[in-house]
Amino acid sequence: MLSHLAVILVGAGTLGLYLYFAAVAQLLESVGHRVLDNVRLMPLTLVSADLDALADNTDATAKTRVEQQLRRLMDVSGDWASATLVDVRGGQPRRLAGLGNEPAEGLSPEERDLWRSGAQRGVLGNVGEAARERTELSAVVNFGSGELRYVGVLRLDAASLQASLRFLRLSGLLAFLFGILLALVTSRLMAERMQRRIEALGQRCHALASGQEMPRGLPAIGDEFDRVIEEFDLVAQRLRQTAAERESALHALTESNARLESRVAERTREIEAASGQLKAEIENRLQVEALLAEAALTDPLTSLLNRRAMIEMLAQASSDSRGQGGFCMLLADIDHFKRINDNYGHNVGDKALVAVAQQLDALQGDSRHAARWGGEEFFLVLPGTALTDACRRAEELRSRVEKMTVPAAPGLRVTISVGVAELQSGEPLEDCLRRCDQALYRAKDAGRNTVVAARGNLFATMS
Ligand SMILES: Nc1nc2c(ncn2[C@@H]2O[C@H](COP(=O)(O)OP(=O)(O)OP(=O)(O)O)[C@@H](O)[C@H]2O)c(=O)[nH]1
Repeated sequence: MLSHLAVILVGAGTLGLYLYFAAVAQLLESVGHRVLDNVRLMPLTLVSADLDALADNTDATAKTRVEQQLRRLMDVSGDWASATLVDVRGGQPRRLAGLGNEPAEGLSPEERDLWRSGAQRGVLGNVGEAARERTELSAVVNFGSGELRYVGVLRLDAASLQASLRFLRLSGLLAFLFGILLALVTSRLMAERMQRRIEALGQRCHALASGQEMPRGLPAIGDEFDRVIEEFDLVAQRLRQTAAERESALHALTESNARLESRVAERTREIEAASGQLKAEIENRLQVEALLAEAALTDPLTSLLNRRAMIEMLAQASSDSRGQGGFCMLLADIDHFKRINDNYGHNVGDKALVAVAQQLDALQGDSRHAARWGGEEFFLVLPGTALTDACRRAEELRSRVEKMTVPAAPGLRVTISVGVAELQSGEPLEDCLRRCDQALYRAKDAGRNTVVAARGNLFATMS
C-alpha cells in the first residue's frame, strides 16, 4: 500500500509540477501578449494632433485631452499600474503626460533600454523577471510620424501579476491535491477489488491443495482476474479429474496387487504342500525301495541274507579276503526237518528255522556272512578263516543247535548236518560250493548231526 502511495505521489507530483510550470509559462506568455497588445493600442488611441500640440506646447488643453485618451486606454483593464507618454526628439526623453504611479524620470532604466532597442511594434520587458522580482511589467512602443518622436509606456501592476500567479499556484495545488485524492480513492478501490480477487484465488488454491470443495466465484466484472480465475477453475477441475483417475487406477492396481499376492501366496502354499507331499512320497518311496531292496536280499522268515544276496556277495568277499589266511564256507541243513513239520506243524517248523538262524547269527561276526540257502539249509561264509578254525566253528554251531530249544515245542530236539570247505588257490567259487555241498551230503550219510570237512576232494568227519 505504501509503495502504491509513493508511486501515486511521485506520478501525480511530477505531472502536477509539469502542468504547473507549463501553466505558469502560459500565463506569463498570455500576460506579456496582453501588455504588448495594449501598448500597441497606444499609438492608435492617442490623437496625433493632440500629441503634437502637447509636445510643441501650442495648446494648453492638449495635455488634458491626451491624459483622457490615456485614461481610456487604461480603463480597458483595471490592472495597469501606470501609463506614460514621452517625447524623445533629439534623443533625450521628456515626459509629456502620464497616469498612475510613474517613475520620477518618466522612464525607468529598463524602459530606456527597451526604447533604445527601437522596436516599432512595441517591446515587452522581461516577464519572468517581473514575476520573480514582483515588479511591474513594462511594455514600450515607439511611434510618431517621420523620425521617431514619441514613446509610450504601459506598466502592468505587479500585484495583478502576482495575484494571477497566486491563483495559478492555488489552482495547481488544489488540482494536485485533488489528483492525489482521486488517485488514492481510485487505487484504493482497485486495490480492494484486486485484493478480493487475489483472496478468491488464494481460497481456490487452498481448496485445491486440501481437496476441499471449490468456493463459489465472485460476481464477474469482466477484468483480467475473471479470466485468470476462470482458467484456474478449469485447471483445478482438470487436476482433480486427473487425481481422481490416478486414485482410481492406483486403487485398481492395489487391488490387483493384493489379488496377485493372494494368488501367489495360495500358489506358494499349494506348491509347498505339493512339494512336502512329493518329498514325503519320495521319502516313502525311497523307504519302500530300500525295504524292497532289503527284502529282495533278505529272507523274510529268518532275516538272514537270502541265497541270491549271498551269491552276489561271495565273489567280492572271496576277493577281499585273498591273502588273509583262508576263505571257508559252511553249509548246514536241519536233519529230518520234514518230520518236524509233520510232527509239530509248519508253524513250529518255522520257529525251528528261526532258532537255527539265531544260532548261526550268534556265531558269525558279520550279519552279511550268514544266509538262508534254501528251505532248511543255511550258509555261512568265513573270510580270513582257515579250514581248521572253520571246522571248529561248524562244530560249535552244531553243538549249539543240538542244545537249543524251540519256542512252543520244548521237547523238540533239533540237529543239523554241516559241510565245510576252504576255497583253494585259483579254485572257482562254484567248485568250492560243490565240494561244500558234497561234504554236507557226506555228513548226512554219516548219520546226521555231524560236521564233515572237504580237504580238496577228500572228506573228513569231524564229529
Ligand atoms: N515249516 C517249513 N517247512 C519247510 C520250509 N521249507 C521247506 N520245508 C520243508 O522242509 C522239508 C524238507 O524235507 P526233505 O528235503 O525231505 O529233507 P529232510 O526231511 O530234512 O530229510 P533230510 O534232509 O534227509 O534229513 C520239506 O517237507 C519241506 O516242505 C519252510 O519254510 N517251513
